Amino acid sequence: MVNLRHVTKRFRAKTVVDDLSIEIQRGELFGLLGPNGAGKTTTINMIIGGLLPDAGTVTLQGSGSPRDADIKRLIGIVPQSLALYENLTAHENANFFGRLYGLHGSDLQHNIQRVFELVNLTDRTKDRVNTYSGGMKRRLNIAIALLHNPSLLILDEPTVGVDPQSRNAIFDSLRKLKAEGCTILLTSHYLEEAQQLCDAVAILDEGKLVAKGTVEELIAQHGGQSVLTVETTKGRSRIETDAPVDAIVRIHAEEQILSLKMESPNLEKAFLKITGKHLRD
Ligand SMILES: Nc1ncnc2c1ncn2[C@@H]1O[C@H](COP(=O)(O)OP(=O)(O)OP(=O)(O)O)[C@@H](O)[C@H]1O
Repeated sequence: MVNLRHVTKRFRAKTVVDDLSIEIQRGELFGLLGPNGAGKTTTINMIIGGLLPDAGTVTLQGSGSPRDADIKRLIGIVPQSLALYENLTAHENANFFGRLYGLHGSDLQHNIQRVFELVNLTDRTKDRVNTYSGGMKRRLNIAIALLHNPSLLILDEPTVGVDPQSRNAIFDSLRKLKAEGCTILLTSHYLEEAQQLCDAVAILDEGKLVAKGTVEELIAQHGGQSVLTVETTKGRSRIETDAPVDAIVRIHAEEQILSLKMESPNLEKAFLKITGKHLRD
């Protein structure tokens, strides 16, 4: 669905995206991960045709260019900054933006109803946006990006500044969309979220691709071992193992377990192993 081959972008002397090659399959939920300044937004801007690469190619739907009108119509974009009219109701916003997409009449009203249901805002459509929480505004922004029924949805840091309830609602919406066959690309610097949500990820650091693959592959290859912290009548111990259940059974046979904590291999650990630093560094 999306193909980047050896893409490089420079701003003056600074290389912000450096020889990046990634492929996003149709129907996949793909995470572009990395710390602030890694080049995620710049990459997205090249995928949607807002910026041209200095080198390399970006193609969508086979050989389509992001600058083609037919290709643009396939994409829904949820930018980091919210684009909403605060003094209008959610429904009025959807009407306005829907018309910008060329939708009218019953088609528009049908789509508005569908997207509000998808983001779980149906009961608040008559309220002005300035009465919404940050998380609800983000959900409304997602709804608006979906009005024209895009087959590729791109979201830039969709859960930044969002309350846990809206965050879960956003996750549910994205999972529903994926089940309907929509391809989804999101950027994030929350590895735990990406692990829960994404099929595959690419990790960028200072413009360079440092890892890519399915979440399972990256965790299996780089996520380390499970860490058990066990307290028994004989004392406390920390065990690193690939077979935590076997270890627990063994200890249980010999000693009385008073408390047990298990940390499984995860994307956070994989990132640390690959880059040598925590994501927020
Ligand atoms: N128009 C521009 N002109 C000059 N430098 C820019 C421009 N846009 C981005 N940059 C720089 O490019 C680098 C990558 O920025 P980008 O926004 O792509 O990163 P990011 O991974 O999306 O980070 P964030 O999560 O903070 O948005 C940063 O150092 C940024 O300052």
